[in-house]
Amino acid sequence: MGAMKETPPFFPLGSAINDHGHLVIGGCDSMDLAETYGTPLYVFAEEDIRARAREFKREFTGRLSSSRVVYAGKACLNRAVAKIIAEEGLGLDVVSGGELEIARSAGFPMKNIYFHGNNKSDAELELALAAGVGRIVIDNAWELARLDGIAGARSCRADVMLRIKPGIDPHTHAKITTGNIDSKFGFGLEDADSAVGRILSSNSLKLVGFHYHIGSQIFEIQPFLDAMHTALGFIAGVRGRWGLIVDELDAGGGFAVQYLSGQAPPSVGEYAEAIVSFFKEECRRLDLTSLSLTVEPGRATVARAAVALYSVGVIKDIPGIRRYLCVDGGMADNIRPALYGACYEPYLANRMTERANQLYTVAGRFCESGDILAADVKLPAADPGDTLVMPVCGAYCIPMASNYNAFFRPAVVMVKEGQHRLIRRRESIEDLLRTDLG
Ligand SMILES: Cc1ncc(COP(=O)(O)O)c(C=O)c1O
Ligand SMILES: N[C@@H](CCCC[NH3+])C(=O)O
Repeated sequence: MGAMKETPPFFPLGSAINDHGHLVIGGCDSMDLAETYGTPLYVFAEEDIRARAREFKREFTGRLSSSRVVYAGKACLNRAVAKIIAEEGLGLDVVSGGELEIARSAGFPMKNIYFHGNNKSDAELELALAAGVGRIVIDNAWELARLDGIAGARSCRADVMLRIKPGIDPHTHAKITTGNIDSKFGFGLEDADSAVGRILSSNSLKLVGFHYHIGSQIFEIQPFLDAMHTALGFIAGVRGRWGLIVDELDAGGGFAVQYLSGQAPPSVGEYAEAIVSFFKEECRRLDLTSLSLTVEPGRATVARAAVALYSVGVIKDIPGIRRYLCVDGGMADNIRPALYGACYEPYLANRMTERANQLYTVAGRFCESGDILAADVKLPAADPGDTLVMPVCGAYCIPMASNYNAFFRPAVVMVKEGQHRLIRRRESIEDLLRTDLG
């Protein structure tokens, strides 16, 4: 076999193009994977997840040894991913009892779990306490009162953090902005201050820190610093008002990734350099030098690690207006274009070296006009039976997937060094009928 050609940088690490013009991921020919497992198929490269996890750890702990990297599992959580994250020594942010149980069944150390959520049920709070999660991140006063009661009844003492709203606009999509004052997530600063008093009077809760998360896919560094400035000022205020010095600031996630040619988000190292230097400087200024820093990258840990493979079916030309290329997946496995107007750059996985000179709108097979995966994109002249590949599909695709129109959620495989294994089987009609009681 001749030398492999390179793929664009937003394909999983180690991807290449072989002599047949096929995309190769983790040493596996994507055409063989599509044939073996069928399409739609999500293909994760283990090497990429590990490399990103290590990069985050190196860039943050290398600059501040007490910092922690906690992977936000909402981006993509299954037992295979949870095991990799545990092996790489990252913590895990879970947002439901379901995510907690997936992590637990993968043997994830419970003490490294941060339990988030803006409307946790009593059962979830019970579960978090019983499982012994490391941190419960309290979102609101009602939850605080309930957790206090539940922990009191169990005679345990839980390490908790309070989620605050720094009131910062991170200049990202409105639907993924979370630190603004009218966000449903977290306490306003005044309410957070009252909550501190409430926790200090509790025998069942120990306040170990504060948390904020300002949004996702944030290209600018300044909003991260502005939020940190507000949060550290608040933490210094808490020390003044309550005499309490907390251990930890959890600054959330939100680091942007490259989805398209021409996009250039900061590297993990650039984010880390700016954030850690600012953190150290501010902690010195405010005399908070014992404070540790936590970050919670979700998307940036796994987005690049996976591609979605689809089979091309109908190609529908509306002369002079639009040519649809319809694939066998769509909004039910990737809601992001429909929900956020997210843009992707598809390729033909079986014809990676051919010139992309034809304009298409890639449509899914779901019964919605808005089921468009990518509008007005260039591909080689395509035929039914070709395989379309969407890069950067490792985050917020499979976890947000549905059974709309009673289609089956796709299969997911993990590839590594020429080996492949199914980590989630394709659903079947039995799966759909199992919960339908007639
Ligand atoms: C509390 C919290 N932490 C971390 C994340 C991860 O965000 P991202 O995937 O943008 O890194 C989220 C999701 O937006 C979140 O809500
Ligand atoms: N689901 C969003 C990210 C938001 C994460 C949760 N707060 C996306 O796909 O961009």
